[in-house]
Amino acid sequence: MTQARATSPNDGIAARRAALHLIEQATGAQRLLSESIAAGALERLSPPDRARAQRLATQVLRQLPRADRALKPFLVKQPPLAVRNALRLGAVEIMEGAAAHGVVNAMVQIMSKGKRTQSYKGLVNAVLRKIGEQPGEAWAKLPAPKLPNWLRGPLVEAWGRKPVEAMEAVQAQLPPLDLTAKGDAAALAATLGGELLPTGSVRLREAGQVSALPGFAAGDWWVQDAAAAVAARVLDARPGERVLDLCAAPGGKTMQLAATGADVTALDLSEARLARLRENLDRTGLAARVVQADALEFDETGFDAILLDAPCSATGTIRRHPDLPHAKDGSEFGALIALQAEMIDHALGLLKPGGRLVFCTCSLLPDEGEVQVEEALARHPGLVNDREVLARPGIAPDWIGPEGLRLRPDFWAERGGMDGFFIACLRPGARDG
Ligand SMILES: C[S@@+](CC[C@H](N)C(=O)[O-])C[C@H]1O[C@@H](n2cnc3c(N)ncnc32)[C@H](O)[C@@H]1O
Repeated sequence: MTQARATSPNDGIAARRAALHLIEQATGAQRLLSESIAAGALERLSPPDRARAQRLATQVLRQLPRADRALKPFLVKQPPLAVRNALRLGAVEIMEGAAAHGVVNAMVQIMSKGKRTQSYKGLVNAVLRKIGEQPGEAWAKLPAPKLPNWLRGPLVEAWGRKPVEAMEAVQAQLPPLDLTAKGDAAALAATLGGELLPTGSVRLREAGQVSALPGFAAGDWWVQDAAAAVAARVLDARPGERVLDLCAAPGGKTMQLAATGADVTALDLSEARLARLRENLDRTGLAARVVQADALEFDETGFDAILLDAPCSATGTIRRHPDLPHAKDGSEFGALIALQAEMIDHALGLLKPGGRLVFCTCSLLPDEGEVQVEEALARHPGLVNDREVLARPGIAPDWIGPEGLRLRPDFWAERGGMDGFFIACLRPGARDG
């Protein structure tokens, strides 16, 4: 295999065991990694092991169909899920360059400690050794993992087969790290050796530990996907304007809005997520009024501008959260779509006359983007869909459709892609304002 990294036989047992737990929760109990981690799955690990466990689990879930393809020739019948996941983890590590003997020893040791798995340690040993004998290019030759049918079907219907294949190719890669600068983005790119993207974000291909990067502790920047950063730029808040960030936590967009000098109110339902927003504001030295409330019950009016980054399927973020297609099946999306429409209607009523609402979702499903705008325009006579404000620096004209700005993972593929997002700017007519 390519470039073996040094591992000692007992290296990484705790991290691998925790990674297997996360993978089992996602593939067997339909739990997102974030849910398992919030429930304490990594609590007993050291910080480096925690990071390693999360990285391993994420990479296995990203490459799961590829791992299954690589393993298939060596399995006469499928072993139980816990063993299958151990084989997947071992195969991904080996195929991506870890020293095979270290991985095999670790996985055999883990199998031998479990009642359900100890009788499979011989199988795991034999299969992973065979994986280790594969030529270096075998992994790269396996096709990019396909999205599951429940999601692939609607996406092919919306965007076509070729674009969906292009999205899958981007989703198979490790995503870059995108940063938003509090101040001068070009200077930040120069300091960190990153790429200044045309939309103003800074992209790092290999970042390592985020908190160790220059400027993190000083709050000079925050992590935010390039596509996610576009929505607040479209809102174009001005110093002194009263701006409401209606679904704000953990605060990436709140910080962008606060950095403009606007008078920002950041609202969210989740106290736990607001705690992260407060930490982010503290670190960056930016100011916003923080409100814990249900957006639908918040009745303060007279805002110049509102950003509604509504809760959604998050299907645009799969390259960063590859657990999603394994843990979800689309059954919750109907309720989210209904909530988004209610939130749009409520937000329009909080604007002052002449105000603007930017609605966005990190979804690839038109029902959570284009269709929401179409239906809002039908519900609110006089509502104007302002597409001119979408033509921002770095935005290709053909990304702007009749309903709004559509960003997709396959855009900028040669640069490392971007998250999927939909963004529109709505201006109420006299009856809504
Ligand atoms: C897409 S996330 C927001 C991300 C955030 N704008 C950022 O840039 O960091 C959606 C947020 O909506 C919040 N949320 C869900 N239902 C809500 C409700 N009824 N009222 C207010 N916030 C809600 C969630 O807690 C979550 O933080």
